[in-house]
Amino acid sequence: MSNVLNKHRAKYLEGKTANYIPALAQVNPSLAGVAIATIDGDVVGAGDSRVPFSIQSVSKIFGLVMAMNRLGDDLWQRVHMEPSGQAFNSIIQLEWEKGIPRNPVINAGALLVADVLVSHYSASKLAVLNYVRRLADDESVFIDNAVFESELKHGSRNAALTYLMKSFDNIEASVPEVLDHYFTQCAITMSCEQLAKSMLFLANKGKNPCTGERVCSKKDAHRINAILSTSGMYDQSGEFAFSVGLPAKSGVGGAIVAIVPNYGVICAWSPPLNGFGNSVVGKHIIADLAEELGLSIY
Ligand SMILES: NC(=O)CC[C@H](N)C(=O)O
Repeated sequence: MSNVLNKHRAKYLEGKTANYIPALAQVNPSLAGVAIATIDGDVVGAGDSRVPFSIQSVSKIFGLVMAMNRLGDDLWQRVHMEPSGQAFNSIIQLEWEKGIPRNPVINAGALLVADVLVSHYSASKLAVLNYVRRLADDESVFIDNAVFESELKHGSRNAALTYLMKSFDNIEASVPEVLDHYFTQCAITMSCEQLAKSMLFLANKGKNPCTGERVCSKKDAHRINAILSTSGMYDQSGEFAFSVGLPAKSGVGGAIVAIVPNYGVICAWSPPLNGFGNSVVGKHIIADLAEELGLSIY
């Protein structure tokens, strides 16, 4: 794994850290890590695989599982499961489609999911943090308050998306409450090793392989992996399926998590992003590992 990391590490110079969230622009761009967790309990890492970073949109998966478990199939009346063909924070489609987001992993969809959580949990922020800590089996997972504040201050676009959905009666709670939950969830801070481990249930038909606990149904694990395959890398999801062939989710903190069904999870991290908002180095690392190990699901 270190050889793959070292081969691509210098390519961070080709990307740019997410400067629309000022706190993320301050992260050292040359950091890079990778970890693989397998369903039989091994976790191996290379590079900065234990350095915590802001997981950003990777958190949309945790929120989604919680909302699916709470709302069941009714969730899919309020958010769909098609690729958007637009940038992750695009607003243009949302009005044409009457306030129903294309899928739960673009910002509009994740804000809708945040509304479900705010409306169904008395302390939704604490609930999501505890949920992630349990999945990672690690109490050291935390919320980075500086990232939260930074995003709240520069969150006009996410506010606009939420108000637009509210105008179509697709948001139940107050918009500030939804944003507060969403930005908190995005500011969850974890390392590659913790993140890979916490997503193992998706590689194991919905069951946490370390504890045997059922995190979601087998059907819902299938559905989440399907959404990640078609939309998890935003408007680069087609190319990612074409060249890598794994369900995956990226975040603007520079993480990419790829699910390898019945095997494990790969998490790569390097902050500089390409024009789609996906980590440049992370994508190269996952592509090489998937090829070397023959992991494509297609
Ligand atoms: N792709 C991402 O990681 C986006 C999440 C980020 N918090 C935002 O709302 O813009």
